[in-house]
Amino acid sequence: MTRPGPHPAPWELPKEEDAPTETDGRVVPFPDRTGTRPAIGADPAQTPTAPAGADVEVIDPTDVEVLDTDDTTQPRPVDVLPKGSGGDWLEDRRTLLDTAPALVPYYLRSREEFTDAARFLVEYYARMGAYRATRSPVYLLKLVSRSPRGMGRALSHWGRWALDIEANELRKHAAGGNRTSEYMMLSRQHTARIRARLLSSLVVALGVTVIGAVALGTAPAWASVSAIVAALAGFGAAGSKPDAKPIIDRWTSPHLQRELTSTEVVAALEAIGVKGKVDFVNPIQTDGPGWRAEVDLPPGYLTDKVLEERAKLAGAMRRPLTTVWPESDTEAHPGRLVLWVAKKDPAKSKRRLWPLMKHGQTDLFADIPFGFDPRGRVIPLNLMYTNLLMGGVPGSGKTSGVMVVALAGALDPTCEMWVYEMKGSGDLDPVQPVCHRYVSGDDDEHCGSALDALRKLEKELKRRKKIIAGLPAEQVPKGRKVYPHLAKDRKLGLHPLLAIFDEAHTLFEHEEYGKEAADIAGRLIRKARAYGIILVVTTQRPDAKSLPKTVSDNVSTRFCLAVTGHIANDLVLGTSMYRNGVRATMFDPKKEAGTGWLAKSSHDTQIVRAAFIEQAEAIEIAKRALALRTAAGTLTGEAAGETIAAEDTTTLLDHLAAVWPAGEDTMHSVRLVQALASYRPDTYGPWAASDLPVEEMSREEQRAHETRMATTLSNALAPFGVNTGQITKRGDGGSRKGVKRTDLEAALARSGTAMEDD
Ligand SMILES: Nc1ncnc2c1ncn2[C@@H]1O[C@H](COP(=O)(O)OP(=O)(O)OP(=O)(O)O)[C@@H](O)[C@H]1O
Repeated sequence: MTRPGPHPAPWELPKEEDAPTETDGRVVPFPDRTGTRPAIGADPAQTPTAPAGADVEVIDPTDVEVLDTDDTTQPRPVDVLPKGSGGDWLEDRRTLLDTAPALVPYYLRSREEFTDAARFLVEYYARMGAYRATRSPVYLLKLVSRSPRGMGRALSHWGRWALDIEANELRKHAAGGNRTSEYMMLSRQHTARIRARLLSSLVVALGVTVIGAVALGTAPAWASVSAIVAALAGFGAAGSKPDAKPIIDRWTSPHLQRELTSTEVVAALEAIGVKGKVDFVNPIQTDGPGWRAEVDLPPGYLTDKVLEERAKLAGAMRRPLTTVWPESDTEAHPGRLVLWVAKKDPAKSKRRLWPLMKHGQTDLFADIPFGFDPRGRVIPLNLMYTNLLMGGVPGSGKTSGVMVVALAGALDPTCEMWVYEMKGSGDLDPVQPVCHRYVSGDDDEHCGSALDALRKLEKELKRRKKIIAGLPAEQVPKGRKVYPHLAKDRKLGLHPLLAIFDEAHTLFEHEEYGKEAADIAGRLIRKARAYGIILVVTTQRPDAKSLPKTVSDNVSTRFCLAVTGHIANDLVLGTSMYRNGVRATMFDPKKEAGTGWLAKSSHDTQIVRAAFIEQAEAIEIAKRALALRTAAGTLTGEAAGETIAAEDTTTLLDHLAAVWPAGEDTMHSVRLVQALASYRPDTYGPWAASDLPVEEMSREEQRAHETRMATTLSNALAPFGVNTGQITKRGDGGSRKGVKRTDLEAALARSGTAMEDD
């Protein structure tokens, strides 16, 4: 499992600060009071878990820090981190430091992160303040309604004090014990006390009444009313019962998840059948907007089991599926599980916008923003020197994934766009205005156009190869491929060419065109990426018939959305990926549309949700792309109003058949070359060309010229399996090299074209 590294790109970079490996969450020391770990491997039945679906009071996310404080029945210390293996003191410290938590909390490591957090806090308290303020009249009414009880309580307290009730017990005690002198002293004290207290109460009451009456008579009405309400509210506060409902509403959110604890992890693993002792590699930490638990599964279990049972795991944890993300850390070992659990359900959170939604352009030689990982970080993709295969069941989000790629290509004004949307839904129509070629449809004619495009791409590949092969070595410093400086040189025509075949199974399954299309696509996948031709193929039917093996075996970048089985999984992601735990069967296409495994190589895989761009937004982005291209003067093909002619796939055999005189069984080569030169002068004119006009040639020169023409034809026909030989034609030059009609017909039949009847 790999995590995104730094990628220079013109758009907003992914937040490195969130990188989980840097242990971005604060490690929370395990409880000192026991110095113990939770009951690892304990009977889950004895380990309490929070009630299902419990509403959780909203708390400030920045406060979420203290984790895993469960008591345990079978204590085992884990906050003692595992020692290095070799007993080398220095090496052990190095290893430890490599995985040490970052010194500075994640929200202080980036200015942007800090501003985000600060902005959030201001918004949060402003919002909460406004919420309370709008409800304050209700709170006041509730308080006032409790004031009679408060007044009663105050009176009762006053009465007990004024009448010295608390001394009654003492006096009773003294009377009961026949302690006469003590009783008399207490009685005197009691009488004096009552008199003093009643007198002071009278003075205070008189004072309050006079001041109150004067204030009410002189103060403005609002002040008088406020004072009365405040006094009533005060009595109301005094009159609240300890178990009464709180005056202030509690705002609850079902989307905020409770903290992850090791007890919960162990119990959930047990519930899906992972039985035995689970070892926590590190204490559970906060990691970006979630918690991260790293565990070694009990001996005999691989992480595959947990990945495959993700839904069950989420069920056992009583958490939404979209918050539970198990991954295997194969860099450690196949039994090391990294479980990341989101604090908020991403399915219910606001959509994360594609960084280029509002502004910016791309450079296909650098990264483009493709989507977001479960932690919400932007995941980049570099399209240059690669090709891309996307697969998934219908509705899993292929079109939205391919839209991101298409718009990223469109926003690079140097990129030539060929788009074949073969579902015929018009989903990619927004990019049509910038496309050199654009076809949308699934009929024969659309498949024919797509095949034609593949032929042209192969021709373009040959052209590019030839140009790059002819460049001096210093122009291609790291091997013969396209470099940005070559792409910029318009004369060379080596700019990026993005060719998208969406729902390509329509073409590959086509009875007439499918085989050739698959062959060419296979060759392009193998050879074209170094030359700036980026092929993108998507399919909703990743099976042997719909996805050519040459494509699935050789494609370099893969994005596999939800699929139903291991065969489809491995066809899209590559051989053995399913076995290695990279399983797109774990995704629910409905709840997690757009989410898939992105494999940049067999060792570089991660879960990504492609950025979702609505059609209206795509149209706006494409308008920006069109403006960029207009300014750069790079609009070509259909975007520039040109008509694209279909690739000529006829051969010399077809041309010979076209010029063959009716009724002739044989023809001299010289005659055929002359006929070809006048039929297609651009192609065959040079075959019949000579330095001198034929009339000015000597007899020998004429013969030599005719021999050259005949030899040229013989050489050109040889690859078709047509041999030329001596042909005698009376009255037409006698015996000379020529072609038999039957040989031509046989060759045409072999190539699948019949010669027209006389
Ligand atoms: N990245 C995403 N984020 C959020 N929702 C998405 C995403 N991708 C797709 N969806 C949702 O899933 C629906 C289906 O997506 P989409 O049309 O891209 O699937 P598809 O695989 O191309 O389907 P089909 O094979 O039928 O063409 C979309 O309408 C959208 O609501």
